[in-house]
Amino acid sequence: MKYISTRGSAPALDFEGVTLAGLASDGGLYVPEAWPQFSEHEIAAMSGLSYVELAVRVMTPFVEGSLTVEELRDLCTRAYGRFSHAAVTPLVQLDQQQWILELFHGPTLAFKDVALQLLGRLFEHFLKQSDDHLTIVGATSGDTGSAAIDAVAGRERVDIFMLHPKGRVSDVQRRQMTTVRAPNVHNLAIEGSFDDAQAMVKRMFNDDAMAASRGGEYRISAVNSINWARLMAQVVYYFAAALQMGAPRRKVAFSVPTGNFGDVFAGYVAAQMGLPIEKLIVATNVNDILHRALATGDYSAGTVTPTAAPSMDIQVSSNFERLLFDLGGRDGAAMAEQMRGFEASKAMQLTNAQREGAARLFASARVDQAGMANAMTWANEQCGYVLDPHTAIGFQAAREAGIAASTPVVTLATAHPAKFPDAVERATGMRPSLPTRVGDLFERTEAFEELPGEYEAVADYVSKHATPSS
Ligand SMILES: Cc1ncc(COP(=O)(O)O)c(C=O)c1O
Ligand SMILES: N[C@@H](CCOP(=O)(O)O)C(=O)O
Repeated sequence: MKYISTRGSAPALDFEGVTLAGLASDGGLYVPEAWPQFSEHEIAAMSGLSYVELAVRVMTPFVEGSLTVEELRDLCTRAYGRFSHAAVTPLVQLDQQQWILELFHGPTLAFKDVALQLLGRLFEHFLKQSDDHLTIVGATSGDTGSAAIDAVAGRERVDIFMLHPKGRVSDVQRRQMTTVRAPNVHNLAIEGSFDDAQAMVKRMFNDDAMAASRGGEYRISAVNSINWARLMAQVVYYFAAALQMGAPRRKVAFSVPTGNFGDVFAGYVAAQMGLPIEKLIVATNVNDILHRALATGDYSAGTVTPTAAPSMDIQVSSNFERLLFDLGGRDGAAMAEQMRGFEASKAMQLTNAQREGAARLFASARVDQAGMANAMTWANEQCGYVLDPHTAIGFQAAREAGIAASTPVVTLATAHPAKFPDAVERATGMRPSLPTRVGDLFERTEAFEELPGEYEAVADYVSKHATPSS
């Protein structure tokens, strides 16, 4: 399997290459040269497989040439062995039509663990072969940070520098990052928003003084969903849920609380591979750039408004570029031009082909604070089920989407409610407690560095603490 950049001028790489590179050297994102396809018969044959065996079946075409099936199986067995539920991503039924796909049974209680437990092991596997050192630079609005730190803390050949927007993540989220004490973990609290942090991360990949790929000292890589391996691992749970709901004979709709467009893009990939998906509902909070883009074609970033669903407080959604590239006929030069325009003005219009292509599979909704609270209250009172604020946004969008009653709608539950106890208590009157495996979080000591929201300060910190590439 070869991967190409959405901006057309970076070299094509194999799976190992894109995993270690993170972002393409032309500033684009890597996508497979062609989508692997499964026939209806092949999808039917996946029914009843364990999560690990399903993961191996779905991901094998993407890793061909870089991992053997046995190596992939071993990595998946170890990654998903750390989940507290035997099904890894269990489904829960809330009413006749509405289902919840619980993605929060990993070590840090958010869907990020599904991909990052695997990615940490992929880094280790590939670095052992090349005997090199990796400098991971990531941005987090709360969940990627803790999941990535858990996945790489204490591992040899890797340093991780995780930027979070100071004061804009929940206390649980912050402590899950800052109480991990390992010499290779560096937490940086940055003035500004997640978008500011993400922009600094992307800039470092193109910094001649930093990135080894451009003559600098450090082999920089990504744990954010700009890294293809993140998305690949997330495709698996769409198959897992749809198979349980009767795929390939029956279509399923998914509602996805969305920020950086990674999780829902994994659903798009599943559909391209042959999984029968009725609709992908893109659910945003009031930071609604994706809803506006899908509803009107206007992709223009405003300022970020802090909300009770902080992980979705994002206005520049990295993975949207992957969708626009695919829908726009995979024209790298045209995509590079479109993104140059967006980077200069923070606004762009989707082309007709991009709008029409998106409308075939995607619907979207913007859910405000009242809608979110309403969903949390309804689920608690009617079903005795506690939703976290992000999942509540997805669930509210699912209920409003007008999907035919005969089609099941699965909302992705992206985080455990105990990560956001204040918001849950406000909506439901009950305060969810942390699962015992993270129970002493508030007794642990925190350590993090506070930096201004300036690229130079971050680059200086990284260059003083990272290990150069060999
Ligand atoms: C709990 C939670 N829900 C939803 C999202 C949005 O997912 P994505 O950025 O893949 O669209 C995030 C962050 O990414 C998150 O942490
Ligand atoms: N919501 C994320 C933001 C980063 O998104 P990613 O999926 O690209 O890593 C977070 O919680 O950090």
